[in-house]
Amino acid sequence: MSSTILPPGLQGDLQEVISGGSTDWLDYQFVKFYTNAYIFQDDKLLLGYKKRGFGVGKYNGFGGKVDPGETPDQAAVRELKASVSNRYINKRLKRTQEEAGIDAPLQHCGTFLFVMKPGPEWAFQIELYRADTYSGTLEETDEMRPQWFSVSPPSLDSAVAEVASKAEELSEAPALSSIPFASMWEGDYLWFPFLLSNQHFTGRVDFEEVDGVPRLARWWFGVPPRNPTD
Ligand SMILES: COc1nc(N)nc2c1ncn2[C@H]1C[C@H](O)[C@@H](COP(=O)(O)OP(=O)(O)OP(=O)(O)O)O1
Repeated sequence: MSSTILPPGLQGDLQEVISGGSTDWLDYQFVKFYTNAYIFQDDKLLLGYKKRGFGVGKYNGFGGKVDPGETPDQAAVRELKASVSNRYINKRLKRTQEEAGIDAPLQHCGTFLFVMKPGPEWAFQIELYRADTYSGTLEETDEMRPQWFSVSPPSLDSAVAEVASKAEELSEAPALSSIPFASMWEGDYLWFPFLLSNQHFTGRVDFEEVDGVPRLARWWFGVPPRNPTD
C-alpha cells in the first residue's frame, strides 16, 4: 500500500515523482474547474497564443471554464471547438455547429490544481486532455492564434530528471523542446514532461507573487503506481 502523503486537494493512489518548495500549502475555500486540451500531430504540438483576456500574451492549450451542469469532458470538447473557430458562435449555449471548429478524440491525461497568493479564495483545478489527431479546420480567432511547435516526446524518466534538476533553481524552464515555456504560465514546465510522455498525472502548485509576478512556492506531482511487471 502506498504511504504517500498527498497535498491538500489531491486524491487517489499516487506515487510522488517530483516535489519542491518549503512553504505551507495555501488555504482555499472552494474549487473552480477548468479544462485545457492539447493536440499532437506527428512530432508537433498545437498551442494557442492568447490574444486577449485572462492569460493574454501567453501560449496555452485550448480550454476554459467548466459551465454549471457540464462535465469536464463535455467542457473540453466545447472549449476546443470554440477556441479555434470564429463560426462557433453559441459557446455559452453549448449548441454545436458541426462544421465549425475542430473535433478531437480527447483523452483525459491529468489534473492540475493551483492556488495563488495573493489571489482569489478558490483553487483552480484544470482537467487536462490530449489527442493525437483532429478533424476540422484550424482558424485564428479574436481570442486565440493556433500555432504548431515541434516536440520530441522524451521518456518520462529522462524528462522528469531534467525538470527536477532545474526546478530547484526556480529560474529558467528547461529546454525540453521548442515549446515556448518563457511565454507560458509559470510552472507549466513542471507537468509538461507528463503530457509529452503521455503519462497520466495529478499535481498541485502554489504560487506566491513576487514583484507582481507569480513564482513557484511549493509543488507536488505524482502518477498512479507502476505495475511491477511492466
Ligand atoms: C498557473 O495558471 C495557469 N496555468 C495554466 N497552464 N493554465 C491556466 C492557468 N490559469 C488559467 N489557465 C487556463 C485554464 C483555461 O483553459 C484558461 C482560462 O480560461 P478562461 O478564464 O478564459 O475561460 P473561458 O471559459 O474561456 O472564459 P470566458 O468565456 O469568460 O472568456 O486558461
